[in-house]
Amino acid sequence: MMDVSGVGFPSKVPWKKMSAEELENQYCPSRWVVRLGAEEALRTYSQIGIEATTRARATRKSLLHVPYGDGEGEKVDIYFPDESSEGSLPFFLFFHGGYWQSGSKDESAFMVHPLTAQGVAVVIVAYGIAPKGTLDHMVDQVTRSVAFVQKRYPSNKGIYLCGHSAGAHLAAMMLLADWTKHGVTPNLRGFFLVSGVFDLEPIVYTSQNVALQLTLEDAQRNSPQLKVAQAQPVDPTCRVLVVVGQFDSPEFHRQSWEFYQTLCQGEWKASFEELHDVDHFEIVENLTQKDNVLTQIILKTIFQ
Ligand SMILES: N[C@@H](CC(=O)c1ccccc1NC=O)C(=O)O
Repeated sequence: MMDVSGVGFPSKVPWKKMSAEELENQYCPSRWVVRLGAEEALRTYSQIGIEATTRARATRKSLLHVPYGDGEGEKVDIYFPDESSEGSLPFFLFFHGGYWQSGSKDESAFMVHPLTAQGVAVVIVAYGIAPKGTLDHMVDQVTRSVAFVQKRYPSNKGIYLCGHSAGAHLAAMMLLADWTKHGVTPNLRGFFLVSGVFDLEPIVYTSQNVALQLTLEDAQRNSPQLKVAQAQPVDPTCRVLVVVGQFDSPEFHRQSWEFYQTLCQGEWKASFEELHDVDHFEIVENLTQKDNVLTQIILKTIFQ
C-alpha cells in the first residue's frame, strides 16, 4: 500500500503502511478475543443478544416493530420501565454493530433490563444492512429514527444515542446531522460510542467492503473523523463518551482515541474510557449486567 507519511516522522495513518493481511486482521474484531476462539466469541455474542431480547420482550412493557418510516425494515422496538408515564422519560437509543452487514434489533436488546429497571426507556433501532442497504441510506434511516422518537415523545427527559462498532459510527454521524430538514430538533443529551469506527477509509481496503461497496468518496463523506471538527453542537452541554475495550485491536484503539482528540478540539463535551479486561464483544454483552462499569457510566450520565 502507498506510504503517504513524511520520511522520518511517525505515520499519522499507520494503517497505510500495513500489508493487506495485517489490515484485514486489525479490522476483524473476533480475531482479537483472548477468552474464546473467534467463532465461539461471535456465537456467544449472538446468543447473549438473543437471550437478552427474549427476556426483555417477556418481562418489559414494550412496543415492538414500530415503524419510523415507510421503508422495509424501518422499525424500532421500544421498551419501557414498569411504572411509567410513557413520554416524560429519558430515551436511550441503541444502534447494533455487525459492520453494517449483520445483526438486527431482534438480537440486540442487551441493556434493556438494567436501564428500564432504573427508569430509562430503551429503543432498539433496525436499519437496512448491506448488501441491500447502502451506508448513505443507513445514515439517513438512523437520522429519521432519532427524529421519530423526538416527535413521538416530545416531553422526553433527554435522548441518548448509543452504538456499538458499526453502530457507533452511525451514532457518531448524528453529531453531524442537519435536523432542519426533519422538522424537529431532538433533545440530544448524550452519546455513548462503544468500540466504534470513525474513519472509514481503511475499511475500503478490507474484505468488509465486498458487501459494502464503498468508494473512497463514500467512505470520506461518511467519516465523522473528517467532519466533526467543523460541526457545531446543537447543545454544548451534550456529553460524548468514546469507549474502547482493552482487547480491541490497535486500529480500533487508534480510531477511538483520534476521534476523541478531534472532539476535544471542537466544542464537544467529550470523554474517553478504555474499559479494562473486555474485548469487542464483551463490552456490549456486559451491558446486560446492572453492576457493569459501562452500565453504571451510562446511568450516571443520564441521571447526573
Ligand atoms: N466479522 C466480524 C464481525 C464483527 O465485526 C461484528 C460482529 C458483531 C457485532 C459487531 C461487529 N463489529 C463491528 O460492527 C468479526 O469476525 O469480528
